[in-house]
Amino acid sequence: MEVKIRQVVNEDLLRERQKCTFDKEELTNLLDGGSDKTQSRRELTEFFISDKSLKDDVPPEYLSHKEKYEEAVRKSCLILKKIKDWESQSNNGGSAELFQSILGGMLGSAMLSDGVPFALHHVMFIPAVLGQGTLKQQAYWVSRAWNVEIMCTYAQTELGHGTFIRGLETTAHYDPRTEEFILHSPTLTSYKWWPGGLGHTANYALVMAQLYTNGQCHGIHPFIVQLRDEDTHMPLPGIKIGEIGAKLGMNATNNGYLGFDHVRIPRDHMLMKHAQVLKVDGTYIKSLSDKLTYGTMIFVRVSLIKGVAVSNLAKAVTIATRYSAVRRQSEMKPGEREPQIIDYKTQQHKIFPNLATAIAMTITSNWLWNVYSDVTSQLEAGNLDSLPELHAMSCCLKALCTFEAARGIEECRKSCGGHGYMTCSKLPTVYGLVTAAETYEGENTVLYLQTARYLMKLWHQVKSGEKMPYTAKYLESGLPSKSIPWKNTLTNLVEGFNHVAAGLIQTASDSLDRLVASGKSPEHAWNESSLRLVQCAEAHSRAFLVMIFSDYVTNVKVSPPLKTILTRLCELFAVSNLLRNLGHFLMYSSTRASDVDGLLQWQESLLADIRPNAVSIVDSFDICDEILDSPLGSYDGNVYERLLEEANKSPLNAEPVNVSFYKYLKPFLKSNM
Ligand SMILES: Cc1cc2nc3c(=O)[nH]c(=O)nc-3n(C[C@H](O)[C@H](O)[C@H](O)COP(=O)(O)OP(=O)(O)OC[C@H]3O[C@@H](n4cnc5c(N)ncnc54)[C@H](O)[C@@H]3O)c2cc1C
Repeated sequence: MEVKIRQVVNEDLLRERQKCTFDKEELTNLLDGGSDKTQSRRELTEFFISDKSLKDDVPPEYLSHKEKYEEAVRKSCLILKKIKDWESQSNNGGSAELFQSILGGMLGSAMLSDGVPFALHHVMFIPAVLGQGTLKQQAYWVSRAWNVEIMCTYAQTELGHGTFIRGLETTAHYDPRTEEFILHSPTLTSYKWWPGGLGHTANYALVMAQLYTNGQCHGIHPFIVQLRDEDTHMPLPGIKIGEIGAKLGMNATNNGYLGFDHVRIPRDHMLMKHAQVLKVDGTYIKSLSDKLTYGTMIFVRVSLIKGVAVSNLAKAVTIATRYSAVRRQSEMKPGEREPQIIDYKTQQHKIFPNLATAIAMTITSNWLWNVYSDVTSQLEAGNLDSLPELHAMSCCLKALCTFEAARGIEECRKSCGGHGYMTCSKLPTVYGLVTAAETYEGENTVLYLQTARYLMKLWHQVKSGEKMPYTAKYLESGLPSKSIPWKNTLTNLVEGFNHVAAGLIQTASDSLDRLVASGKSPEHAWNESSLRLVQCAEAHSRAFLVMIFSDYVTNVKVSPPLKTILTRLCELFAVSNLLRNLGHFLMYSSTRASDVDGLLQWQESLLADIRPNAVSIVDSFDICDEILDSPLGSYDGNVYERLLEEANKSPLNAEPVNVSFYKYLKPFLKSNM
């Protein structure tokens, strides 16, 4: 059946937009960081999405694995070329942020919905060389990479080890006679496994390997290794390379495997900004601090909170909110018109807290980005004081934001009923992109445990009267008194989250002390206490999100209607988080069982407050149809026409009778079994 998409906007969506009480453009500008940023984002988006050659003739889900990759390479080349064109236009300077926003953000995932095979080149390789290479190495490698004369990836994880970096087995032995390193994979488990673009795309890799000089191992160091001939792209001698195969999502990223058979590389291919190997005799000069290499890891975590967690959750919430305004189902009261599903309280509870989370995470990621920039300048000046705090925050916030985004997207998918399960809704693809980030760049549990180690140290310091850093100031106020009555206010919520975090930190610390006192080694006590340690790190990051969001809505200079909306969203974010973690609040904050009904009523009234503006809030995310690319979430709300149009793109619908009928079904049906 042929479908015609109506040019008119769905009546229910129109009515929703008429109810808006605030200036949508004001919220868009605020989320972008200023009207100039909104304008340049829109110009950049238009520049890319208006290009017909970047559109899909056939939806990617109907392509084979090989075709998906080939199409992704075609488009990636076009995109990089267009980025250069954009840079060369007047007033459009080139920057790492530009590549980040296009390749790692919403725009990139609109053009390449199942991952970008070139992403690691810009997102990992260039930052790593800038962070760990000497000036001479930076000048050579970054300029070659920036001009895309070479295509690079970042190869750290191995078949046998991901989290435990010290356990990596690839070796790099220095040979002073030839002034070369010899890269080797001594075991099957030492094969590199996972790096994006490694399979068939990159011709160079930054390889993390155990450095040996004069028979002594000095631990993991970075080496630039050529993998393929620059002209023929054939793997070089001694390089065993391929793709790892199909995955839950991100099937165009060309994740690969790599083994070395005594591959020789020049001495100056080891990045030597921090540690060095001297030419003549292979003397090893240690880095002044191990922490100096943290910069790249932190940069990537900070950028993926915004580029992956926030942007994909915002997409999912936009789809679910618009669809819920258009969709009518069941009867609230017999005989009445079927209501819009957005009027069901349970539906509001599935979607609106995620709407608030998307905004909380945007504000937090902006804060983290600013701190990252400050700390990087301090590092350049040799000051490492703020690094532990930034490292701890980047770990737990990356873990919490990717977790919350994946959980929220799955909730949004379910809120769209059966249609949310359609690939064309884009909710499954968006989920695939985000849940991957729960594992890569530091597996989330492991990251929480890193933050917990920092928190245990702070807990000991605060007990001996030391001042706390900004993100843990709350530890100075101690634990709450249960005799203080709970009040339903934002200030009280912020305090409550701090009390829960402090209580869980204390419980984890007490558990460690108790186990060590009972004769356990500190390491085993750590493992025994690790459920509590993860909980305290998660609570610390949740408390931080609530505090940052609350500070923001208190101080931000916006019109009164927008201020009201932001305040309600902040309250909903905090209250819904509280109710999901109620046990901890009853244990560690001044909340009592008798307060719970009041909290539930507060949540119900916040959902009602947000309801009239829900569609307008997601409109303010300003995600155009081309980027959203979902029949359920389009701006005009013509959901059913678009769904049928998408169904007609299935290759099975290209012919009225499929060949399998003649080959199998007809003989089977006629066989009189
Ligand atoms: C989509 C995707 C893309 C990737 N891209 C790259 C890339 O470009 N380059 C690259 O080098 N790597 C890449 N990786 C690999 C990624 O970095 C690792 O998968 C990740 O670091 C986790 O390591 P692992 O797979 O070895 O898991 P493991 O470390 O084996 O974890 C398995 C389980 O063990 C638990 N665990 C492990 N250690 C501890 C501990 N100390 N305490 C408590 N629990 C523990 C974890 O919590 C987890 O539940 C990618 C992975 C994915 C999924």
